[in-house]
Formats: sequence, C-alpha cells, structure tokens
Amino acid sequence: MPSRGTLSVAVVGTGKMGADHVRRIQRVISGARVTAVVDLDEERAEALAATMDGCRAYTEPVAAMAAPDVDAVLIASPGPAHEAALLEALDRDLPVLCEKPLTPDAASALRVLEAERRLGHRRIQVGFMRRYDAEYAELKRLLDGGELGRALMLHHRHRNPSMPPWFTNEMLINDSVVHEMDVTRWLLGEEITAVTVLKPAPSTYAPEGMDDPQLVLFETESGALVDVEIFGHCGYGYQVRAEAVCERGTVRIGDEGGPRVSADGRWGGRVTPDYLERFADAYDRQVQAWVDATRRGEVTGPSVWDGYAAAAVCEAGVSAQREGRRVEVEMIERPAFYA
Ligand SMILES: NC(=O)c1ccc[n+]([C@@H]2O[C@H](COP(=O)([O-])OP(=O)(O)OC[C@H]3O[C@@H](n4cnc5c(N)ncnc54)[C@H](O)[C@@H]3O)[C@@H](O)[C@H]2O)c1
Ligand SMILES: O[C@H]1[C@H](O)[C@@H](O)[C@H](O)[C@@H](O)[C@H]1O
Repeated sequence: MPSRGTLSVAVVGTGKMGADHVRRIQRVISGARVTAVVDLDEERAEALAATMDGCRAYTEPVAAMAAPDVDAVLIASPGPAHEAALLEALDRDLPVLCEKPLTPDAASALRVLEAERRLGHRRIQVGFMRRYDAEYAELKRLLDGGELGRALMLHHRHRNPSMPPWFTNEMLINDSVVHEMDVTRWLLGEEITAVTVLKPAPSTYAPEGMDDPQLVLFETESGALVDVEIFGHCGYGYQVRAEAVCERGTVRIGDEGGPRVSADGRWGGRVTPDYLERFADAYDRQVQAWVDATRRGEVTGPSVWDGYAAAAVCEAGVSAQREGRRVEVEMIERPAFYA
C-alpha cells in the first residue's frame, strides 16, 4: 500500500508523557505532525498548542477527533480515561497509539476489544514500549533463536526513584508491573496463568498506605516462573533489569553500560534518573513504527489483545496483593481476529 502524506496527530493528555510525545513527533521522528492537543487542563493544552504552528487546543477528545485536520490519535491521558477515548476513536475509525495500560481493568479492556472486533480491522497499538528497547529486542532474539534452550525463569527488577503523590498501592501492579506482564508474555510467547504477591517489611520511605517494595510472582502456561521486584521509592534512580535463566545459559539486560569514571579514589557510573531517559530510544522507535505503519495503512506492534491480556493479569495481581494469596488469571480464549 502506498504511503500517505504527513500524518496529522491529535495528542490526548499533555502531562509528562503526552508533552514528551509531542516533542518527539515535532522534533525527533519523521512523517507526522501534531495538529491538535487535548487536555482537561485548558491552560496546559493552550500553552503547548501555542508552541506549534497549525496546532489547536481542545478540552474534549471528541472535539479533537472530529476536526478535519486530525487523522490519527495518540492517547496519553491517565489509564482510567483511555476507554472513552479509545471507543470514540474506533467509532471514527481513527488509528490510535494508546499509552499503557490499555485500560486499568479487564472488563473495560474487553469492551475495547469487542469494539475493535465489531469494526472488523485492527486500529489500536498499545504503548508497551519496552518491546522497542534494543536490549529487550536482543533478549527476545536470543530466546527465539533456541540456542539457549527453553527459558525456565525470568527475574525482573523495576525500580523508580519515587512515585507521584497520587500513586496507589494497586498502581504498583496495574501501572508499573504491567510492563513486566507484557514483556513476559512477549518474551516467552505464552500467557501468564497465576499471580502471587509477597511483601517485605516496607521501606521507611514508603508513603502511608503503600507496601513498597513488593515481590510479584507469575506462573506461565509452560510452567516457567517469573519474579518481579517492584520498588516505587528506591530513591537513587530508575533501574529496569531482566535476566532470563534458560536450560543452556542465561542472559542479563539493563546493567548500566555507560562510562565508568575513576576519580577521587573511587570508581563508578551513572544511574538514569527516570524512564524518559532510560527508554528514550524505545519511545522514539515505538512512535516512529506507529507513524510508519499508519502511513502504510497497517497496524503493527502490541495489540488490544496484548492490552487485554495484561489487564487480566493485573486484575489477578491486584487481588493477590489485596488478599495475600495465589490468584489464577481469568481470561477469554484468544479470538482468531488477534491470531
Ligand atoms: N510508557 C511509559 O513508560 C509511560 C511512562 C509514564 C506514563 N505512561 C502512561 O502515560 C499516560 C499518562 O501518564 P503521565 O505520567 O503523562 O500523566 P500526567 O498526570 O503527567 O498527565 C496526564 C494529563 O492528562 C490530562 N487528562 C486527564 N484526564 C483527561 C481526559 N479525560 N482527557 C484529556 N486529558 C486528560 C491531565 O490533565 C494531565 O495533563 C498514562 O497512561 C501512563 O500510564 C507511560
Ligand atoms: O507510568 C510509569 C511508566 O509506565 C514507567 O515506565 C514505569 O517504570 C513506572 O513505574 C510507571 O509508574
């Protein structure tokens, strides 16, 4: 299919992530421009729109999607607002890149899945950007290559320096560990079947009501075991690491590889301060891949099925966290539409 001209994108939600995607579309990647920005915070949307020629500010996603100069939508509002925006975009048959999580619970993710199936063709890519990170891609290549044998275990480490004040205990699972749910499914090519959450005595820096850190355990269809350390307030930087333990070898990614400085009788390196720096290349590749595929009239990358499957695992994870027991994941059969 021939490429369309420059893609005109509406960015819904102009907070930390939305503003960074706007910068990326305008200055880093090719083939797209931002013609609309939407935020409930009118001043924020207007201030951002004023920095771009030909860009209008809206407070309602519906109004932006109805604009004649919008032909694709990037959703970067908070998770609970995704469903309404996704359903509106599907009604208008607009291509979408939706930040993770697709939606915060399985029932709403299923409603989006059913709406896309009714439309009859895929329109939505979910923003599980780790799939576009060079190290994760190399790990996937090694596991798929088969030389190391079957993967028996995955160890994930996910540390944030701190979380915003509105972040909840449940969000450690359905906003943070959702990344490990997706990469586990993707790396191993199978579904997660059960989740257990263990909690050590919390850090004294954990906010009131938050058990931080937590250890989340996944079981998979083939019997692989996967552990995730989620630490929301480690204080010193942003670290995401993974190690695959296979029958004939192990692979580790996410170790800091930058310059090692020796000075003042010490040696050491730098820990990235946040996800925007650690995953900068992955976000760039993800958005470029979405723009390129959309201009070709295709939809690639993580699908609504991937978003739904992760939401189903999140739901089990939140119950496991609350009830202190192993919880099995309940999900529908994968429809042929998403084969
Ligand atoms: N992929 C990643 O690594 C990554 C990193 C951070 C955030 N995220 C995701 O990006 C999304 C946004 O997160 P953030 O950190 O930028 O949040 P944020 O709070 O910084 O920004 C959200 C913005 O959306 C606006 N908003 C709220 N409801 C809205 C609605 N109904 N319509 C339009 N605008 C609305 C808010 O006013 C705010 O400006 C979330 O889904 C989050 O999980 C992904
Ligand atoms: O929304 C953010 C984002 O998804 C980051 O990639 C993750 O590391 C954080 O834990 C989460 O809160």
